[in-house]
Amino acid sequence: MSKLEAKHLGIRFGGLQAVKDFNLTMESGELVAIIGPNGAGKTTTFNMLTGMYLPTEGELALDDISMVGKMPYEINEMGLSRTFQNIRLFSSLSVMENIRIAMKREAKYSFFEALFRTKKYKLAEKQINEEAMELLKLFEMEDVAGLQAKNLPYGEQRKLEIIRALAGKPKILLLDEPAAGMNPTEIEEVMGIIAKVRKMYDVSILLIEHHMSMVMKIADRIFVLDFGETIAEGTPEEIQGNPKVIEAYLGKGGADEDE
Ligand SMILES: Nc1ncnc2c1ncn2[C@@H]1O[C@H](COP(=O)(O)OP(=O)(O)OP(=O)(O)O)[C@@H](O)[C@H]1O
Repeated sequence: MSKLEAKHLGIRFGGLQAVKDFNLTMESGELVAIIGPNGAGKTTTFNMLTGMYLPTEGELALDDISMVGKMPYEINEMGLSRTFQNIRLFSSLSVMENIRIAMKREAKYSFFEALFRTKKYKLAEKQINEEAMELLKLFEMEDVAGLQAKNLPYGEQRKLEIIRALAGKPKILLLDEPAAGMNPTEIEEVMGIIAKVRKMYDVSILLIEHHMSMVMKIADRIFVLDFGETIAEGTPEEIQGNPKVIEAYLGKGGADEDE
């Protein structure tokens, strides 16, 4: 069981209040989506949650331990992993190596054990390989394990990003537009994978996504940001009919038409 909590979280860049009074409590196994028009503050919120930006207001805690002021690697060690809007793989390394690097943190052997290739080292390495392969199978990518990441089709690179974030066994997985630039078939596939990941691993997922059909199908709860403010929060059904949300997306006319 893990709990991510943001209370009155906010950040100001000079005169711009990019995120204001963001409040979230996420319990184990939940899938929560953050949506909103361009520039609404979604990625900035992710950046605060992962220690890339220092909030100027509010509190942030994982399992009641404050995350404010911690470095991104410390927050990662606490159990938060993320993917990025723009793919950030080690492009010249193989698919397998990309996953293994993310798993190394978990490796249970010392430098000297690795140097002398002890039995313990070999066993740990075998386990890492098996776990990496298991993840690749889940994503139906076992056939491309040896390919350089840069030679993967775009959709598979996005999938590899998710595998890499999962490889560190996070408590909370943050996905920043996992379906960006994908075709409808790939979007369906990623949706299925996210649902599977959630079932198979004890992980809560926080998702930024522009594809409404996907968000509406898989999210338990949705937060809608507009100009840094949370203008709505609720189940997909509640959000779909919310006039404020329709207005944020379509302008005042759109909201009126639907009222
Ligand atoms: N480092 C920064 N310095 C100054 N302003 C920033 C910085 N990072 C983000 N912003 C501003 O904060 C606001 C929110 O940006 P953010 O990228 O979080 O939006 P978003 O909702 O993720 O948008 P998109 O859907 O286009 O990715 C924008 O006005 C952006 O220009």
